[in-house]
Amino acid sequence: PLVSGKLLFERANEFGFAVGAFNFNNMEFLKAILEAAQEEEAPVFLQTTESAIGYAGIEFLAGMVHAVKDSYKVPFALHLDHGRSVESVLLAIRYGYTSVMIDYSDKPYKENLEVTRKVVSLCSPLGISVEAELGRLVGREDEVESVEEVLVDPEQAKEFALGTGIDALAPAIGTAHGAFKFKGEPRLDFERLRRVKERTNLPLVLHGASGVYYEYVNEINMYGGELKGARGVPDDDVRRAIELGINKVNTDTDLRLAFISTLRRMMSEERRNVDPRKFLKPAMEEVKEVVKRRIRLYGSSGKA
Ligand SMILES: O=C(COP(=O)(O)O)NO
Ligand SMILES: [Ca+2]
Ligand code: NA
Ligand SMILES: [Zn+2]
Repeated sequence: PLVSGKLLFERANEFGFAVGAFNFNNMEFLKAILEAAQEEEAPVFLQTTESAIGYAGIEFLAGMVHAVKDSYKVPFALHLDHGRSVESVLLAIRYGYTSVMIDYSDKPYKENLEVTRKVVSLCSPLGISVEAELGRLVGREDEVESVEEVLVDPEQAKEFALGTGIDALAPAIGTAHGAFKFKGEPRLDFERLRRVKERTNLPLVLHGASGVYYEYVNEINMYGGELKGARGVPDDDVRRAIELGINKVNTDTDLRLAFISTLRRMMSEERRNVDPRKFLKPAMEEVKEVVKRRIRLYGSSGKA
């Protein structure tokens, strides 16, 4: 059923596992995520960015989730990923989101603190969880191009948590969104993560965590794509981050790679087919498989 994100954050923090937070912007991805969660008996966050809302319309995205709120036995939250304004959060509240992120991490600290505090005052009385971010991921953050990386300051994180009353914090520890995450070797600042957890004891969120699996990258390149130098976060680093206190892992790129690799292969093999379902069905199946793989990696199988 559809539940508050608070429930998912608190249980994951208590038992030391992470809940998968999977991005969707259409019916195919949404269905694949929910079926994977059901089969793994795992809680999940279903999340949409503002650009997903711009693409499909919030009434479609929220409407689909509310339509199936009692159709799956696993608990799931509907989460606004990278909300950039109070207006965006208010729209999500109006459409029955049960969790929001207010991402003011590109603004001066004081502004981030004040706007986040405001969002908490709007959401907490409604039982809606609030996630905020400290530090900056390098590369694209949904629509925002942030070029210089700023890692989270653990001392500031403690003050920020106390000063805002947030339910969860996304500390920037070296990851980046998309398929090209690291120039050199992948490296997360685990010591910094450990200190943020120690000082806040909050549920923590890992952004830019996709593994960018070689089998999908290779297949995309074989069937007309050009993903040169793509690389993600190794599974062992995700496990280590969860051991150190990550309780929600955002996963968008891995679903896209699974979908697109299957779509490209099907399109080039079935050259007489014009029924989109012949291509979308296997692509959905591949998304479901990668969601199950990530749910198992996060330790959330059987935790519904
Ligand atoms: O952080 C993410 C997704 O990250 P990836 O691109 O690594 O899937 N969404 O908020
Ligand atoms: Ca940010
Ligand atoms: Na988020
Ligand atoms: Zn993110």
